[in-house]
This record gives sequence, structure tokens and C-alpha cells, in this order.
Amino acid sequence: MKVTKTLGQFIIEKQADFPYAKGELSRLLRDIGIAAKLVNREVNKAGLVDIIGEAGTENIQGENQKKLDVYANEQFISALTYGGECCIIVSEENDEYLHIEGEVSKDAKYIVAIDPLDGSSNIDVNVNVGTIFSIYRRKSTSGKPTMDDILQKGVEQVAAGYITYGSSTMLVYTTGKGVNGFTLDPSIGEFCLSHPNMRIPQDGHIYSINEGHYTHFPDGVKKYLKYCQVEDKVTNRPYTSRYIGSMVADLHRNLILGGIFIYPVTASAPNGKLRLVYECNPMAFLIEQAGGKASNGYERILELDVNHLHQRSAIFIGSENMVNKAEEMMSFFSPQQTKKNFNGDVVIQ
Ligand SMILES: O=P(O)(O)OC[C@H]1O[C@](O)(COP(=O)(O)O)[C@@H](O)[C@@H]1O
Ligand SMILES: [Mg+2]
Ligand SMILES: [Mg+2]
Repeated sequence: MKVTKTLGQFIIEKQADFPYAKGELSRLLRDIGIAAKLVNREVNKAGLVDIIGEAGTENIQGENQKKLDVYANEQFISALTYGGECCIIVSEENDEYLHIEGEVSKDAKYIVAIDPLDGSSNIDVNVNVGTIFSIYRRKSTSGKPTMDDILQKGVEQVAAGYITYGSSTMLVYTTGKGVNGFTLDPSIGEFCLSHPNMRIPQDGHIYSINEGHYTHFPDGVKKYLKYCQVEDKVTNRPYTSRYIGSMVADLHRNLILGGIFIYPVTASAPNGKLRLVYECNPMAFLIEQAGGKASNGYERILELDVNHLHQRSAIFIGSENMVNKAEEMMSFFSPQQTKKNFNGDVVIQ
């Protein structure tokens, strides 16, 4: 008989892996699971309730917030606030970080960065969306957490993961000891271990990139796309193009099947589109823990300096051999050349 292990049971079981474990991180992951269930409930009936469409407000990125962006943001902020383990929340939907004060969280040690609803452009059309979270432990031991606590490099993460709201709802996370996936069983309202010890294939045949921006791609990316699209029986090319437009959904597929996801610098996003703190770093930590690789085409994502909350970065992430090949193509062009191209300077071939 198959034994069902819930997320809560798994977290407690794994607690022993950590020297300073007093249950705080476990409770924090529990709180994230609670908010995920509330968001899942609204996502599942998005067409029936007044949760689709624009909220009429804009976030600091200049994006029109969707009602579900705002709802998801509220659910995660309140679950993390009431849970008492979180002292700082950084959210895509909040200009500034939130300092959680009050008796409940006076000894809170964790900083949580969150993309409450990823893939906002897909909400109203019933296509997979997600949530991304990244967890750090504060370094300073007393007083209000400092910017050094908040702007830590990706390598300092103690946990990271995502929730994908699709044909089923899954929570996938790492605490630096491998990656595990849990599927929400609506009949018992629990996330149950369904994908233990997830590993991304070292090689894959799927590339995910918004080719609509092709003309403004760096030459290294154009070169890599040509490589993906050339006929070659030995290396099983051409590869297949798959792009959902929700980072979580595209990466979840590639995590299981193998593949590469690329969001490079483009004319409209000269520093990349995706945000380092709550999109690139958590997904890079998770994919590396699953045996994959993540860079900005030149440097490891997790080693990038973090200078501000909503900083953007180019990202090449997925199966190790595919990211290596893409980096090889990028290496023909220096980062400066890559940057200069779409400022209208002469393309250097
Ligand atoms: O529409 P584009 O330019 O391809 O961008 C799609 C990317 O933007 C995002 O939607 C950005 O995330 P948000 O929806 O959280 O703002 C990613 O999920 C996705 O990979
Ligand atoms: Mg996002
Ligand atoms: Mg978002």
C-alpha cells in the first residue's frame, strides 16, 4: 500500500538535517504552504469569481497589477506575518521591503523574497501560473535587519522553491539537500510527496525563449538558437521549442524533461526582464540542487552581487550541457559587445 507523506511530515522528518534546527524554518515552509492553498483555491475558480482582470494599480516595475497578483501578495504577506518566523518580506508587488514587527515575530530570523504570482500575463487565459519564494537567514543578530541582511547573494539562500498552479498544483522546494515535489490532494487539502529527489536530465531537447524578441537578442543567443534549430541526427537536433510565458511552468517542465530556459537582455529589457532576488536566485538554487546550471550567460546567477530589491538579470537555466553550450556561444561575444548591440551600434559578427 502506497504511504502518503504530507509536506508537514516531510519537513519535520528533514529537520534533523540542520544543526540549528528549532523548527523555525519548518514553520515558515508550513506558512508558505498555507498561503499556496488559499491562492490555489482562487486560481482554480478564476473564471467564476471576480479575481481575473486588472487591479487598476501599478507595481514599481511599471506593470499593471492583476487582481490575482494583489490577492496572492496579500495571502503570502498575511501567512508569513501571522506565522511569526519572518522578519522581512521582499515582494515583486511592493516597492519597498516590509519589516514585520510585533510580539509574534520579535525573534524572527528569516527574510523571505517572493513573486506572489508568476506568469501574470497568463492568469486570464487559464494557463499555468505560479509563485516563487526565496528564504535567507538574517546575519545581524539584533535590532532591525539591515540592507546587508536583505540584499544577500543567492548562494546564501537557506531554502527556495515554487508553487505551480496547473492541471494539478505542486509545491517544489529545496533546503540545499536536494529537490522534492509535493502535489496538492484536494480531497485532504494536503501537499503530498509525489516527486522525491527530483533531478534535471543533464541533457535535453527543449529550448524555451520568447522568439518574438529575436531581432533584439544578443548575437550569442542568436547563435545558440541556430545551433538548436540545425538538423543533426547525432545530437538529436533540431530541438523542440516550448514557451508558456510563465517562468515557473516553463522551468517545471524542463526540470522533469530536461531543457533550457533563456530570458536574455533585449532591447526592451537591456538588463534582462526577470528579477534576481525573487525569480532568478530561487530558481537557480533549485535547479542547481537538481543537478542543473544557471548563469547570466557569463557568470553564475547565485554569485551575482545584489544591489537592489527589484534588480533584473539575464538568465540561462536548465540542463547543464545545454547551458554550457549556450555559454560557449555567448563567449564569442564579450558582455560589453552583447550590451552594445541593441543600442544601435554596428553589430560585431
Ligand atoms: O512575455 P514575456 O516577455 O515572454 O515574459 C514572460 C516572463 O515574464 C514573467 O511573466 C514575469 O513574471 P511576473 O508575471 O511575475 O511579472 C515570467 O513568468 C515569464 O517567464
Ligand atoms: Mg514572475
Ligand atoms: Mg509576479
